[in-house]
Amino acid sequence: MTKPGTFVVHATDGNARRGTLSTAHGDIQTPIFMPVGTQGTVKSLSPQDLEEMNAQIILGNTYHLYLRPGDELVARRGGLHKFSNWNRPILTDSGGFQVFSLKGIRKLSEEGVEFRSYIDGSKHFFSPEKAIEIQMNLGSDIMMVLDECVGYGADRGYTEKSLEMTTRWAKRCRERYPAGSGDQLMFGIVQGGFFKDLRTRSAEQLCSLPFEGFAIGGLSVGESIPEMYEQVHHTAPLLPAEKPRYLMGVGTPLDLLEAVSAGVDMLDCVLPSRNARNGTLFTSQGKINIKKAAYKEDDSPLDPNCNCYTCRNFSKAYLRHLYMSKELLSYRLNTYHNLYFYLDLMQQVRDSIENGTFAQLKARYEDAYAA
Ligand SMILES: NCc1cc(CSc2ccccc2)c2nc(N)[nH]c(=O)c2c1
Ligand SMILES: [Zn+2]
Repeated sequence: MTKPGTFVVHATDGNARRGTLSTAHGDIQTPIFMPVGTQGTVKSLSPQDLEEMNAQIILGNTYHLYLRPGDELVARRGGLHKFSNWNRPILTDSGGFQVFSLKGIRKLSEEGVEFRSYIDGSKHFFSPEKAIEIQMNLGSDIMMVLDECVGYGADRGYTEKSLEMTTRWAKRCRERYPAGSGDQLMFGIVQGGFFKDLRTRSAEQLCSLPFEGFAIGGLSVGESIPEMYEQVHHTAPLLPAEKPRYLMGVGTPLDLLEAVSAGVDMLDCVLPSRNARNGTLFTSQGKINIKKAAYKEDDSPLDPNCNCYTCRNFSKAYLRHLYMSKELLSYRLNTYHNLYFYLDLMQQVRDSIENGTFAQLKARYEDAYAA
């Protein structure tokens, strides 16, 4: 088995990279989309479903798993892989973002973040060290440092102070689990809001630390698409070319393609599974909403170019009926298709970088998804 943390770039096409990241639970082919499995499960799908659609890695959530069922309970069951019977790589977020994005009282200090549980209102505290200890208990292959994701519209002064603290927290996280002390990897997270010089400073400070990879945080927080793209194109090239680059919480199919064109290797987003819940489905011809009356007697598959279980076995008419009837199967079949679409898109991206046709692939989807 290749040493966990090894990242090899096999081919490039412009700034897009085709790579392989080795982890203790197997290799990850990049660029890659990572389904979000907040509570140790990608909602409505089984590990078998995910393996069938070639999901190489899934995301878990420190905040949620710490509160329920508890990271120590999971550790006593052999860690999150054994507990959830997912034997491929897992990446976990540090929990800071969830504390800030979920409602409820929380207090931020140099020491860490105090918050109340969304389950029973009990008080809790995450220091950078605690956030890493939880991820060590979960046994995730890639741990994220504790960071502050400042909200959209934060002023320069606040953003500057926040990124300095995020860097100090990153150092504490790395010291809690030093590089090479085990098979778990650790990624730093670049912040700096929408100030290019602060993004540059955050990247410089973090990249001097021995992380196995680097994430771009603090985007997709309410800004316009052009603003997000501008910060991605500014920040990605600042990160070490020989390490994986992860853009957190982004985005639509076009966002994935734009980020890859900027040199990003890894992405995650709740969109495919969240949209499945409201009937918004991604297809090779653009987005469709299955609840539209037009599909009431449409016997055609969701996407004639999709080879997934949903598209091979059910008509739009039936999928619309399930959605209108609020059947559980609706959520499952819609999620299956949306995630399959995202994963298949990234397989096409990997192939296109290998044969130098990434720009053409990107243009094709931009036409299909134009407004
Ligand atoms: N708005 C995008 C976003 C999303 C996430 C969550 S990504 C995620 C979610 C669930 C499981 C694993 C990773 C973030 N996480 C951190 N730590 N910092 C950010 O700036 C940030 C920004
Ligand atoms: Zn499909």
